[in-house]
This record gives sequence, structure tokens and C-alpha cells, in this order.
Amino acid sequence: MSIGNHPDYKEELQYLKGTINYIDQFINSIKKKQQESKEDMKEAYEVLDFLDSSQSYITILVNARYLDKSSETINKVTKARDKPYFSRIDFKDDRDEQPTSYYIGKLSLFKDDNEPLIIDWRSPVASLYYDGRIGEVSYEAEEGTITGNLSLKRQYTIEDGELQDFFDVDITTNDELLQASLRDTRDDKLKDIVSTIQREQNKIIRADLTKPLIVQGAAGSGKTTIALHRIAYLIYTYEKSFDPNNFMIIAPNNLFLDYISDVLPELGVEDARQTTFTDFCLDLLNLQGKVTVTELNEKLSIILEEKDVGLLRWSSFFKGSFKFKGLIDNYLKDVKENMLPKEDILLEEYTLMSQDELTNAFYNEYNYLPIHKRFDQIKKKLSSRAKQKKELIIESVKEEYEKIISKARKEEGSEKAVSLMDERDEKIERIKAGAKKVSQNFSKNIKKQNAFNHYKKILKDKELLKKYSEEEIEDKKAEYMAETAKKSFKKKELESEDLAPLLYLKAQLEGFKETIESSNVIIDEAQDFNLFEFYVLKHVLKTDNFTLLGDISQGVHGYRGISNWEEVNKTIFSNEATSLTLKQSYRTTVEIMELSNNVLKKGVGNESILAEPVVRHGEKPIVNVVTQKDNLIDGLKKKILELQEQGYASIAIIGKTLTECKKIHELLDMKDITLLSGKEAEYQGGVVIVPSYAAKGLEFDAVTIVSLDEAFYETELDAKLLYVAMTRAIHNLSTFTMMDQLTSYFDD
Ligand SMILES: Nc1ncnc2c1ncn2[C@@H]1O[C@H](COP(=O)(O)OP(=O)(O)OP(=O)(O)O)[C@@H](O)[C@H]1O
Repeated sequence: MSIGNHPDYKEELQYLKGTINYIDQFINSIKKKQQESKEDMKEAYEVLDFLDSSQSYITILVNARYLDKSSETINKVTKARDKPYFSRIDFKDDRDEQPTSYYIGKLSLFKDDNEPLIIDWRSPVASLYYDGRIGEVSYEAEEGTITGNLSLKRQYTIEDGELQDFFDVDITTNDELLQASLRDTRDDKLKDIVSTIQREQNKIIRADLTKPLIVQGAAGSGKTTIALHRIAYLIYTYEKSFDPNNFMIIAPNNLFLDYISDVLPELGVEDARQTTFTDFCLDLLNLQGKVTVTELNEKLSIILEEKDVGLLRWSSFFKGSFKFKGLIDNYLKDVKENMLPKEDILLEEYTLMSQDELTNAFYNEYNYLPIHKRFDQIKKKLSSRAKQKKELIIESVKEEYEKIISKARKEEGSEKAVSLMDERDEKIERIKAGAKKVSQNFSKNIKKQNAFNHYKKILKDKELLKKYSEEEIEDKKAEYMAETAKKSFKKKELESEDLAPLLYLKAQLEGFKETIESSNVIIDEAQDFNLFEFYVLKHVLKTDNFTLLGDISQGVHGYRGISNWEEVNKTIFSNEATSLTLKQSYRTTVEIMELSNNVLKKGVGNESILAEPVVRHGEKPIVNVVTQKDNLIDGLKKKILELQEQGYASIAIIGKTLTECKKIHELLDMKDITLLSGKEAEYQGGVVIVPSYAAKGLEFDAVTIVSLDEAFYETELDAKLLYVAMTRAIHNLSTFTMMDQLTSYFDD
């Protein structure tokens, strides 16, 4: 049916026109006020005396602020003008007589009589659009649970302010907007999905802010997208209590940050902090630009390309484990013991602070502070104690001498008395001088070393590693760790796994200059983190409000990280985290998802966490097997051209490792193909060649997986890498394999 024949067509058309008219009027009225404001400012400037803080000064400030704010509003509303809303719900609150129609968009707009014209997708009642089925429903609002009847869920296609189509969603019909959005081709950046958020996703976006949340989400289930929408939702909902700067998203690398950079501004969020774990640590450690860090992908390529990597895998795992934290804790125990003075602090022979009191201050009173700061506090305490006690001590010295001087005067004559008087005066002078210096002397004797030096000391010495480890470390393992550390430190290199222990040491020893405020932390690709990293983030940021999103099936860095979420919940959050799963995959077609799931089942096992595709069919993936490299390259060239002709905006050639990708790049020798290593700061779409591990998190309209010299074997790691590579494809997947690299993954 053409929408023109729909009984509601006129009403809908009118609503849209009315909304756009209102928006235009709204913008015009702001512009008018801005003009008045500018004139007021101009007048105020004319009479402004720069030395006084007169009314004109205040007028300028107030107007400047208004101009800034109102320009922001104009920008936001102008953006919304062409597509003011995407859906409508008709809901009758049980307390009302009549249903109300709510039009849902990216921002709220109220008419002069306070009636909503558009409501924000994040407002409580909008939850019904994502969650509610037609019929009796409820939603959570500030005043409690609201119950009522949902009689209509309608979706709109509006472009350039024109109503193109609308359709009603009920139990029987498909989500047309979702299907249309999944059919689209993508360019270089992730998009917002406000109009098509699904029920299971909505639950994550709106999950309780005050509890940690762990999300296991299949490949393409929207984890990254949901993470960003959750930030937008939390900022909107807790606008009064949270500063947007308090939200931090931690993503795997800068390429990834660039890839997601459009979503938050599109959702009206400008200020949330976005960083990588490496940058976060280097900033706090004050090591930015002073060391280089071997990133996870670089280590993974060594693991894939070199043979003897058992010890490398072991040490990466060990450094990320709680056992290593235990080793550091044991070491710190000794550091504390050695730093703490073993005697009373004296002023002359008078005790200013006994050793017991010192120990008590250090281990109990100031226990909440980092070690070095505890000594600073004790120093302050000593200084004020010396000031206080100095006079008392001097008084008692005087009294003591009074007696002996008068006795000496009587028994030994005045010469002796004078010499005792001199002795007394010297002693008093020494006490005065000593009181001034006692705290400084105390500090001088405390040998403070920074965290980095301590870390180097432990890591470079295999005997120390063995001594402080809770469990026995074999000699060859300790030796391996120490020798590699020596080499790395010499070159000013750190492994990614060094960052958490270093930060932990710094937190325990020195603390940080500024208070680090982040009350809500969202970690994407969380399966690549290890327990020590989660722990240190929680410890340093002093919050439990984490949202972790990841996919164990894509855990290609599993050798250094985690293998299940239960372990994380138990160890890091004392089982207090809410665990949610996203099973449905929105990215790819049924055909691609089925083949990818088979890879996981073959290489990882039947217990693998598999993705369920939404029903969207596409071309069957094509497996090309060739015997000559030349043929492979020729075939690949043709494929790229064919895909470009088909109109795909983003195309990826994925090889197993960077070395393989470099070779493919060289042999292809085609213009406008970019080789990505994962270290780049920007991703610009088009045709790229990228190693499997660096493609993680990204997506492309078409993916071609190439095995030239390197096959994907039936091991857990290779299966996961192949799975990651395959699930990057949105519409089209093909493979090119040399006959001798062929493995059984694609056998029917
Ligand atoms: N509700 C939705 N409506 C429309 N598109 C969606 C929806 N959910 C996810 N998508 C799309 O699916 C694709 C995958 O999303 P995203 O990259 O966030 O998934 P992911 O779980 O992080 O994937 P992966 O773990 O494989 O990297 C994106 O193109 C996203 O726009």
C-alpha cells in the first residue's frame, strides 16, 4: 500500500510539517534573542571601565555565556530538522483517560505549553519503543514503575524533512528500519543506531549505573555501538549528578578510537574521555614519550611467526595474573620494612616519636596512603611535634641544670658552675637547632625510589623474582623473565603486560599528583584484558562502576588474558557484577555467520559461544583454491575490481599476520590500497590490507581472506583469528588459498 492511502497519512504529514515549522520558529526566536544579546554586549563594551567590576562587566559575561549555549542549541536543533524523529508510540498510562502519542527522536523538544513535540530516545517512556510489545506494558521512571497500554509502535523514514514512508511494528511484522539499516553499505566510521536499538541491547544501555556490568556479546552483536549509546544514555539520565568528563571509554588502539569517533558527537556527547589502556597508563606513569610499549598485536605476531614461544606466552600470562600481583605485594612488604626506621626518633636524648608509634603511624594511622606519602605525613607530624615539645624539653633541661649548677657552685666553686652554664646553653642551642632539623633529617634517611626503578630492580633479578613469588618459579622461567627485562629496559621498551604492575607499584608507592576522576569506565574488547589490568584500573580509579564488553570467542590474546567472565566477576567484582549476553549478530548475513560458526566449532570446540545472525540473507561465501601464487594474485585483483564495481565502500583483504599482509600488498601492487598494521591513528575506508588481529573490532562491506604463505591451522588461536577475520564482513566474504595452505575449515 502506498503511504498516501494510509488512513493516518494526512495526520502524519501534518505532524511532521508542524514539527519542522516549530523547529524553524524556535531557531528564529533564538537567533532574534542572540541579536538582542549581541547589542546588549556592544552597549556594555562602550561603557566598560576595565578597572571596575560594574554591571556592564556582568552583562558581557552573561551574554557571552548565553551566546555560546544558544549557538549549541541552534546546532543541535538544526541537525534534527531534516529528521526530527524516527518513531512514535501511543501509550495510555493507567492513570490517564486517553492515550498520548510520543514522537521519539535524538532530542526532546517541547511546545510553549510544555507539551512534548519530540521526546529524547533516552527518556524513560521511550524505553517502551525498544522494549515493549503491543498490549499491557510498564517502564521505570523516576517516580517508580509506570504501567499502561501500548497501542501503537510506528517507524518513519524521513529524509530532508520529507516523509518517505512509515510502518507499524507489532508482533507479526519485521522491524523494517532494522532490516533497511543492515542492508546499507558502510563507510569508514561506525554509526549510531538510536532508531533500531534492539530489546537485548536496550537492557544493556539502560542497565543500573551503580553496579558493574559484564557483557558477553557475539561478533557483530553491537557491543561497541552499545557501549557508546550507554554513555550517551547515562550522561542524559544522570545529567545533574555526573560530569561527562567522568565517563571514560577504554578502547584497544587509536585506529579503533578513530573508527568510533563519529558516534558520540552524533549522539550529542562531546566530552566523554576516550583513551587506550596504554595511553592511560603512560600518562599516569609520566612515561609518555619516554618509553615504547610493545602492543598486544606486535606480541601476537611474534607468537604466530616464531617457533619457540612457550616462555614468552608463560611470562605474558604470569605478569597479568594475580600471582604476579602477589609477587609485587611481597616485594613491597620488604620495601616497607626496609624503609621504616628501626629506632626512636630523638631530639637530643629525648624521644620525639618512639619506634612503636612510628610503626603504628605507618601501618595503621596512614595505611590509606601510598608509602611515600605516609612518610611525608610522619614528617609533618614530627615537625609539629618538635615545635610543640621543644619548649618543654628546654624547660626540663633548664630545671635539670639548675640543680646541678647550684650544687656545683656550692661544692666545686663558681668556675665549674660557669662551665655547666655554658654546657646548658649549648645544649639548649642544640635542641633549638635540632628541633628545626629533626623532620628533615628523618626524610633524608628515608630512601625513596620511584616505582619504575623498583620495577626494574625486581624484574632484572631472577633471584628476586624467585624470592618474592608465592609459588615456586622454575629457574629457566625466572631467568627468561630477567634476561628479557634487561634487554627491554636497555632499549627503553616495555611490554604491554608491564603497565598494570607498574601502575600498581606507583599507586602503592607514590600515588598520583592529581586526583583521577572517572566514576564510570566502559571497556570495549574487554576479553583482551588480564585480571591484573582490571584490578589496577579499579584500584587507581577507585570505582566499581565498570561496563566490560567483550567476546570470549574472539579472545585471540587469550594467552595473556582471561578465558571466561566468571573469573573476572569473582576476582574483580566479588561476584557483584550483573552479567548480560548479546547473542544476536547484526553485522553479517546468515550465510557468513554459519560458515564462521563452523570455524569456531572445528577449531575451538562445540562448547564455543556462537553468534545467531538476524535473518538477512546474502551471497554464499566463495572459497577459491589455487596452485600458483600468480593465479592467486590475479584472482584477487579481479575480485577487488568486481567488489568495487558492485559499489562496496569498504573492502578488506585480510591475511593472518602482518608479514603475510606485507607480501600480499607488494605482490598486488595496486594503487589506492592501504596496508594497515593496527598502529595507525586513522582509518579512511576504501580498500585495505590488514592482519587478522588488527581487523578485530572493525567491519567492512566485503572481506577477502588470503592464505598465501600462512595457513589458518586447526588450533584454538588460529580458529579464533579466522573467526575474527570472517565476522568482519557485512555483505560479502570470499577466500583465496594456496592449495598447499588449505586446511579443512571450508570443507563441506
Ligand atoms: N540494533 C542495531 N541496529 C542497526 N545496526 C546495528 C544494531 N546493532 C548493531 N548494529 C550494527 O552491527 C554492526 C556491528 O556492531 P558493533 O561493531 O558494535 O558490534 P560488536 O559486537 O562490537 O562487534 P565485534 O565484536 O565483532 O567487533 C555495526 O555495523 C552496527 O551498526
